[in-house]
Amino acid sequence: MADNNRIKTEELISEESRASATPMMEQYIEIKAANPDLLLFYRMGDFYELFFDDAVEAARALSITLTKRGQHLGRDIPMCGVPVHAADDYLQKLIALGFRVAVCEQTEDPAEAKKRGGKSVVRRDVTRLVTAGTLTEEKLLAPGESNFLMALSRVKGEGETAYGLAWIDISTGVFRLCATSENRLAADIMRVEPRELIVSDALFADEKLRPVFDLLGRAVAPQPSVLFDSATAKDRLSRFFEVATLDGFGRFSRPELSAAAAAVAYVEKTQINERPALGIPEQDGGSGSMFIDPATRTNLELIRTMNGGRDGSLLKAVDRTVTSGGARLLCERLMSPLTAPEQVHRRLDSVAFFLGEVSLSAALRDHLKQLPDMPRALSRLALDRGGPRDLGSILKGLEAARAIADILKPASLPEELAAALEALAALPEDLEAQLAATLADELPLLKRDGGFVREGADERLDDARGLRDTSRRVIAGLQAQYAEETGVKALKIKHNNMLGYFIEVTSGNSKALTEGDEAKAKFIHRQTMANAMRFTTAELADLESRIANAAGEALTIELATFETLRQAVVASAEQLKDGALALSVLDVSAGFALLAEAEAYCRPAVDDTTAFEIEGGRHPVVEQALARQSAGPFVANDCTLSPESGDKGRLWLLTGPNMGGKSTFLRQNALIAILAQTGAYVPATKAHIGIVDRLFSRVGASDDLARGRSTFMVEMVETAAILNQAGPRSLVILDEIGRGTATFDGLSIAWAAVEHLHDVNCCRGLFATHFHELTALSEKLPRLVNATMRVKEWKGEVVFLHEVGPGAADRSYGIQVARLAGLPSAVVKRAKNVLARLEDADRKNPASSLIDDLPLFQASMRAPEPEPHTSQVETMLNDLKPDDMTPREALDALYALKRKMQDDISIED
Ligand SMILES: Nc1ncnc2c1ncn2[C@@H]1O[C@H](COP(=O)(O)OP(=O)(O)OP(=O)(O)O)[C@@H](O)[C@H]1O
Repeated sequence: MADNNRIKTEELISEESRASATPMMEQYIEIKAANPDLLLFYRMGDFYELFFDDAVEAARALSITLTKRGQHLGRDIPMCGVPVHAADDYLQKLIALGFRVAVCEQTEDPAEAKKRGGKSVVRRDVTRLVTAGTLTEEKLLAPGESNFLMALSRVKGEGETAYGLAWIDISTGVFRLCATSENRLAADIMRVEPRELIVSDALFADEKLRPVFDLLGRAVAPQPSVLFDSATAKDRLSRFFEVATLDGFGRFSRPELSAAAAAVAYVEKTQINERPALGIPEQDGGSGSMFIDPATRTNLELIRTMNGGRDGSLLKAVDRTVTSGGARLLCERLMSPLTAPEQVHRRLDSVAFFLGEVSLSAALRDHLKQLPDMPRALSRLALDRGGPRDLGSILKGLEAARAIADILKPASLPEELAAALEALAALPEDLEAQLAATLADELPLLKRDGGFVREGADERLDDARGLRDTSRRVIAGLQAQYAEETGVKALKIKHNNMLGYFIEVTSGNSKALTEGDEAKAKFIHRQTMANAMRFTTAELADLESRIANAAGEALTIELATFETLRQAVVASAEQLKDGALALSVLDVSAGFALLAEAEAYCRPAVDDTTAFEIEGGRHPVVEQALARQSAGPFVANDCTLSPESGDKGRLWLLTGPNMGGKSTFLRQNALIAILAQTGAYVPATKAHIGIVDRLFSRVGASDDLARGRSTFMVEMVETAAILNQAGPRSLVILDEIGRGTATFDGLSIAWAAVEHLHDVNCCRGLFATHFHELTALSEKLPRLVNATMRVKEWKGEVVFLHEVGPGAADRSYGIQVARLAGLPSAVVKRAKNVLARLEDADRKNPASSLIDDLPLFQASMRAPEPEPHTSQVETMLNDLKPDDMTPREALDALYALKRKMQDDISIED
């Protein structure tokens, strides 16, 4: 179908299009007009069908066949469809690709529609919107990952413009908000990693914020500005939480309220009539967590590597949790390390407790392993999307929680764990008893067919089931009886959905049932098949209706029981959520203890100073990778950036060969700071860390061609952000600044950056470089310390020791590394030759001599003074002796001078 001839959504929903639509098309257009930006899954029998542009886009995205179905406005209607039973898989794919889907169901029985007249269309309505940030289905969610919908709002006051963020995970009920500023915006958003970010249309159009939105790509969903109206925000929230005032929740700023109300409005919009069990909004002090800008987060591979996978990330290396809730909490904590020492201590005390209680910890983890994902089950139940297994999950969770509380009760617990125990003790015992008494041992996924209420739980249900089962047994008996009576041994009683129960005999045997008065009176013919005939009897029909009635009654009772249990669970939502969070806290703390024990981590001393003292530090990811590959031990290294006096920390200038371990060392110190402030033990023998309020890193090279930035440009943008923002409490990690450009340009930039970090930012920092000339700076900058990765040369081979020591490297061993990497030997040989010549030339005319003296280096940056210069015209003029010339000679000389002038001008041009 030609693209330009297709009916686009705007045309489809126009007046003209509606006027010429068939009744069904009219219904479709109306629903599409209400959801123009979403793909419309339009239910038709056992399929969700997509039409027009939706069909074209979905067919391409899902690699399914695009067909046509009739015409509209004289043009073909493109169509594709997915079967209802497999819809989740397709939805998953579409959501992952950034689509949003409106699911439109038939809301009445087709028979009802028929009653209204031959041409009546079955009523349909959108029952939910499926968007990346509002998922609840187990299949569509990753178990150990949160699934946040975030709203961003901006309120322009008289003075400064203020921003607010609110984020909700409807699959767990978590609801948080924080105030933020333009500078922190990207960092605060990426700390949460929302799956979907909603912003007002106006904000979305603001070019200043474009780079922030670009970070999230298709996850940004612009919404009508009314959703963000701060004047009605309080009312909307009060209505949602059914409270008269929000005062009990805390004090929120206007932008926070506006974002929170928008998030709630969007949730209501996507869930249509169902109200999710959201927790009350909690302030999440953005300013109370370490500021880590998005580039640093990516560079340090905190929760995923540059390739997007979990393997190789910090999270993967330190995750010893055994529950989905624990994994989510760990991820959240790593993304937002704390900046208040007392809060860090609280968490560290929990880890210390489990380290000292090995058998208690093992018993706890055994119980935790059995724990289902309670918050997600709860959320599905609250949205009336849950099944019997979700009720079962709540029951199992309650049982595990009680067993865990019993283990913890006798112990003398630190503050955080004592609070967790309190939350477990507050879990509703009566709900547990009610669920245990009612639910069967084996539970079906869907409530639809019943079979989930245990025997003995409800007398009426047992009676109905008894009747149903007895009737089934009677039918089995009837088969034998009829076979006997008719003498047809092969007579069978079967069941199908069309006929219900029926008697079947082969055509050859049919006479026994059709001939003779008695037989004729008893066996009523129903159907003739190719090789068989089917009959029924009054007795069979009666039994069948008794079975149907009993089964119907049993199902009604079961569904009512389900609803009662569901209501009971939802009524206890708050306690259940608190209990689930408490279990996650236990899981994370016990996991950290296990990690510390297994990997020999130590408890860091964290305080309000600007100290940074690591003894025997290791890189958590590289260390485990080396161990897995049995590739020798990781070499531990110290790092001291503590100030000698005052607040200004030290800067290390790290030189060393390629492959020497510079990047590893830089990153490991940043990761140790993050782990410490997350409240975990750290891979070191000793660590003292004064709170790092902002962490910046510029490591590794990557380009961002999508945004039109070269590798060097990205490097400079990131460096600029660091030099503009780092303060005395910051930790800065810079790896090979300036390597992406010409040597002198790069060296100059690196030089100036070190000076700026030292004099202006005054932060603690590590600066790795191959510009060995920079080491001269330590003589001028008192807080700059030279350090180097040590290597040994042995029989012309370079041996990397991976040890950091004081001093400066004399060379980079780049050619040796290139040879190890398998560069052709001819190239290596030639490179050695070239290097020798370059070094020789440098000795004779050393570029570094410019740098030996700092003021000289600066002078070298100035343009050279112009040489005194005498032009040829001037020389000619000087040579002229007018007194000795005839008038003719004077005139010739004048012409000659003019000519010379002309020549000089054209040469200079
Ligand atoms: N402390 C260490 N102990 C053992 N092995 C290490 C250590 N540090 C680094 N390595 C190993 O050396 C490899 C190279 O380290 P790294 O990338 O940090 O070097 P580099 O000096 O930054 O190199 P380049 O200058 O080429 O970027 C790592 O992949 C790791 O396997």
